[in-house]
Amino acid sequence: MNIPEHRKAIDSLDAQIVKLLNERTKHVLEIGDIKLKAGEEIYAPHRERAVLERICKLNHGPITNESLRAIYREVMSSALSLEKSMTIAYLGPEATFTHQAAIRRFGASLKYSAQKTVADVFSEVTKNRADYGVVPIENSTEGVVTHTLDMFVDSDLKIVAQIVLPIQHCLVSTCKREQIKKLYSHPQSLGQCRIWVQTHLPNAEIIETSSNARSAEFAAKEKNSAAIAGSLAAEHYGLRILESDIQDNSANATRFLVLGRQCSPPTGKDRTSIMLSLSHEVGALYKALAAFRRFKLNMTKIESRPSKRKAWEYYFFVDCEGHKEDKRVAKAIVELQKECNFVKVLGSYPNGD
Ligand SMILES: C=C(O[C@@H]1C=C(C(=O)O)C=C[C@H]1O)C(=O)O
Repeated sequence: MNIPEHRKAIDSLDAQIVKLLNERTKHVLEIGDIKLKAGEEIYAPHRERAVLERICKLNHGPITNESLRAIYREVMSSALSLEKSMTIAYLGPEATFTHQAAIRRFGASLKYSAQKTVADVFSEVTKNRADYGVVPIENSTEGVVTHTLDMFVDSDLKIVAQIVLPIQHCLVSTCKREQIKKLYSHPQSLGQCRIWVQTHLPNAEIIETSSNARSAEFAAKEKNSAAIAGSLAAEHYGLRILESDIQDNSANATRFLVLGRQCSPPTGKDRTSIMLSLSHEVGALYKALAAFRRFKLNMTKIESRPSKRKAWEYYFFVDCEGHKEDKRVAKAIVELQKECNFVKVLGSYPNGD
C-alpha cells in the first residue's frame, strides 16, 4: 500500500475507534448511574486493574503494553470525569512527584488540587472537598514518610489504592554545571542522590526545601543555583536538565497511597495495612505478630512511630498480603484484637502497580 492508501485505512479505523470509545463510555456512564443510586464509589481501582490486565493479555503488538495502559488510563479517566466531577487532592505544589503519581493513576481528565501539607490532603478528603487524596508513604532508598503514617492515627480515611512510581531525579538549572553555587533539594531527594552530589557538586551550598517542585521554583528564580527535581518540575519551571538519573540507586521508587472513604473489594492480589498499639510488656509485639504466622500471612512491612500521647509508647504499622475480607486475614485481625490495646484496619487494596 502507498501512503494515501494507508491514510485511508487509518481514517476508516479511527471512525470505528471513535464509535467504539463512545459506546464504551455509554456503558461506563450507565454503571456510574447504578453506583450513584446505590451510594457506591464511582472509582473502582480493582476493576481498573482487571481491565488493564485484560487488555495487556489481549495485546499482541506492535503497541507495547506500557503504551496501551497509558491510552486506557486516559480512556478511563475521560469516562470517570463524565460520570461525576471528581477532584483529586495531592501533596503539592504542582509538578511534584506526588502530582505525577496522581496523574499516572487518575489520568489527565480529572481535576487536581495541590495541597501544602499531607495533613491538608487528609483534611480535603475528610471534608468532602476532594473525592480522593494522594500522599507519599515510602521511598525504596530513604524509607517511610513519617508525616503520612502519623496522620492515620486520628483519621478515618481508608487506603483505597497504591501507586508505585519509579523516581528519576535530575539536576536542573538555568546555568551551566560549573557555575552552580547553591543546590536546592528536598531532604528525601538529597538522601536518594547523596553520593552523586558529593562526587559532582562537592562545593555547592545545599539548601533544603519542602518539595522538589519548590526546589525547581527557587532554582528558576536565582542565578548560579540548581535543584534536584523531576522532569515534570523542570518543564513546569522552565529549567534545563543538566543531568538525568542522578539517584544513587537505579531501582529508586516511591510508593504513594490513594486515600478515600470506602475500601476496595478483594481482587485476589491485595495488601492490607493495619495500625496497632500494645501494652509496654515483655513479648507483647512477638505475641501480636504470631497471628500473621499462624494464618500464614506474608508480612510485607512493619514500622513503629511514637504515639505522641505518652512518652515511649508506640504505634505499629503492619502491612500483610491479602484482603481484610479474606478468611485468613479476617481471622488474623480477630487474633490481633485480642492481643493489642488498639487495632485499626487502614485499608485493603490491590497489591502491586
Ligand atoms: C465502569 C466502571 O467504573 C469506573 C470506570 C472503569 C472503566 O472505564 O472501565 C473502571 C472502573 C471504575 O473506575 C466499573 O466499575 O466497571
